[in-house]
Amino acid sequence: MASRLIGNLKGVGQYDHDGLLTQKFYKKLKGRSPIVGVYYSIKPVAIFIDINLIKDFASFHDRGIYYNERDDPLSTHLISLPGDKWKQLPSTCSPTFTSLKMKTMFSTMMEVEMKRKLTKFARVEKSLTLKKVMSLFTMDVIGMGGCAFGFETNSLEDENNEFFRMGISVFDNPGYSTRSTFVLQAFRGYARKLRLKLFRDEVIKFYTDFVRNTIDYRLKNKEERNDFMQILIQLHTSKREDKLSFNEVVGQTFVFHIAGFEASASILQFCFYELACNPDIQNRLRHHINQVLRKYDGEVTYEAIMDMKYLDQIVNETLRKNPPFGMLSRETTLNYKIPGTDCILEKGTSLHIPIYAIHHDPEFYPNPSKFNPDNFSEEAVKNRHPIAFLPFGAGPRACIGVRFGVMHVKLGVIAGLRKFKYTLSPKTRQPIKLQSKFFVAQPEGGIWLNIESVD
Ligand code: HEM
Repeated sequence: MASRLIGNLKGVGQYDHDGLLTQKFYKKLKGRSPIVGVYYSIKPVAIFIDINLIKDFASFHDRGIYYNERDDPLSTHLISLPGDKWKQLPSTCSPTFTSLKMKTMFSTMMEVEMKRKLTKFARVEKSLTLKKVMSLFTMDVIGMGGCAFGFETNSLEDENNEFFRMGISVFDNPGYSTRSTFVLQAFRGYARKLRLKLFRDEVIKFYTDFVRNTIDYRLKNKEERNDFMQILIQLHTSKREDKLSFNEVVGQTFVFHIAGFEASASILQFCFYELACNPDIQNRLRHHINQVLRKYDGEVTYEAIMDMKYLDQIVNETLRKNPPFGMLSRETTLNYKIPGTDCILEKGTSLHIPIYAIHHDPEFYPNPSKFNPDNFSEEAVKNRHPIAFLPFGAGPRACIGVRFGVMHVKLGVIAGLRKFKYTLSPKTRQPIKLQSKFFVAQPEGGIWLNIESVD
């Protein structure tokens, strides 16, 4: 039953993660209706139940996310931008993730740093909360020279550096709860008129200053680097009519920084949790990693990581069982007739794809609450509906950083597992409950593991 004020958002931001909310509708309606209509406040939203509709969903370009370029440049990023502005960006950003570039990015350097940090935990504290260590690690990889911004954050060494502090605060101390963000989205026009910002002033100032200083420095010193920042500077200083405004450069810088570390840190902590709960799988994976690395003289290279098939299965199964995002959002840009019905979704209708629910549907994954890497054997993948695995979205607006993100996570697993063994600490609350106030999946109370060195 929908409430007049918050529609069907009861529980969101209070008890339920958005993935679990959409799962409730999915479970109720599966097999009975291709979609379900719910209310977010007074705004109608359609949740797709029939997985076959998702291929059409690829043609709905916009997400209908709130942004306010004038007052909050951080909100004006690739994820929120609609239509033509969006079309200009992905192809220009993609050179950041070529295979050649990734080969140079994944050095043993990061692995060594991570090992040093974990050794301290294994020797002194004997247990650790994973989220922080993984966030420090992923922050360093995304900032690394030649990758996105061309600076080294050294977060693993210095947890107080400003990039780490600001980046993490976006998630730990968001401007709005999940539920308020949904309501803001429902009333975008009014919110813009009221000049509401999505992010806190301190965070906006930090990223705006960083971009201004970087652009000024590079232009003044005629310094050109082979990184994502350089691509944005070129788009900003070009003579093209559709060149990026300064605020749009700030928005893209922000989203690459944020998207690059929080989702990866979430996957890593769930991966180590699953490995701690399944010691046989943990041992098998460690053995596999060491066996492959022996072929590459112990060097953690791009090619060595690509050769680790069992690691690939483990990462995919982690993404299946614990997707960082519980659902995808789109908005119809034209009237859309639902195939096989008389139902028309009017232009401007919000749509959600329930990723979490699909990943936990026994039709696609038998015994879905079991961590089972065999779900990603070649055979199992071949026999499954191709759209039943959506951690990076689908269609033209799927994640632009997917290859980088996956490599990033694999590097973290290798660094964390080669020389260390994990068991579950009693401090981890069981069963895992996802925090309701965050979009990116985070377990309540964090995940605590005991760590010891292995020879
Ligand atoms: C490793 C973990 C990651 C996960 C699970 C993830 C997941 C997602 C998902 C679910 C979407 C929405 C896709 C859709 O609506 O169909 C998305 C979009 C996006 N992601 Fe990621 N992502 C990850 C890493 C990254 C990284 C490392 C970057 C960049 C450095 C990145 C940049 C983006 C951008 C810019 C978009 C918007 C694309 C567009 O609208 O055209 N992501 N991501």
